[in-house]
Amino acid sequence: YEKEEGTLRELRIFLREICAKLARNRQFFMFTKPVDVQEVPDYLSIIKQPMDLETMMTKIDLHRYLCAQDFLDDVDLLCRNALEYNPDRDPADKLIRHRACSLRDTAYTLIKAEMDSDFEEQCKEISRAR
Ligand SMILES: Cc1noc(C)c1-c1cc(NS(=O)(=O)c2ccccc2)cc(C(=O)O)c1
Repeated sequence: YEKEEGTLRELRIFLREICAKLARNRQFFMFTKPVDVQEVPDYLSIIKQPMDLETMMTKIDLHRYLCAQDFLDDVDLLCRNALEYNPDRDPADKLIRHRACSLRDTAYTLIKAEMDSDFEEQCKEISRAR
C-alpha cells in the first residue's frame, strides 16, 4: 500500500509540472482560469462542464487524478468546450480553436515524452483496484 501511495505521489508531482508548463505558455492564457460569466454571460447555458488549468491544478492536489489519462481526459474536455463554444468561421473563433487544439496536442506530447509507459500502467492498475 505504501508503494502505491509513493507511485500516486510521484504522479501528482509529474502532473503539477505539466500543468504549470501549460499555464506558463502565453498562448494558453485564456485557458488558465474558469471562463468569467461576467465577460461571457451565456457560457454556462452552452457549456455544461467547464474546465480550465487552474481547476485542474486544484484537482491534482485533491488527488482526483489516479493516472495521467484522467488528467488528459480533462485536457480533452477543456479543448472540446472551446471548440463547441467558438464554432464560427470568424478569426476570433478560429484563433481560440487553434489554441485549444495546440494546448491539447502539447499536453499529450509532453506527457508521452516525459512519462514512463509502465509507470502509467502501474497507475492504471492502482486506479482499477480502487
Ligand atoms: C476560454 C474561452 N472559451 O470561450 C471563450 C469565449 C473563452 C475566452 C474567455 C475570455 N475572457 S475571460 O474573462 O473569461 C478570461 C480571461 C482570462 C483568463 C480566462 C478567462 C477571453 C478569451 C480570449 O480569447 O481572450 C477567451
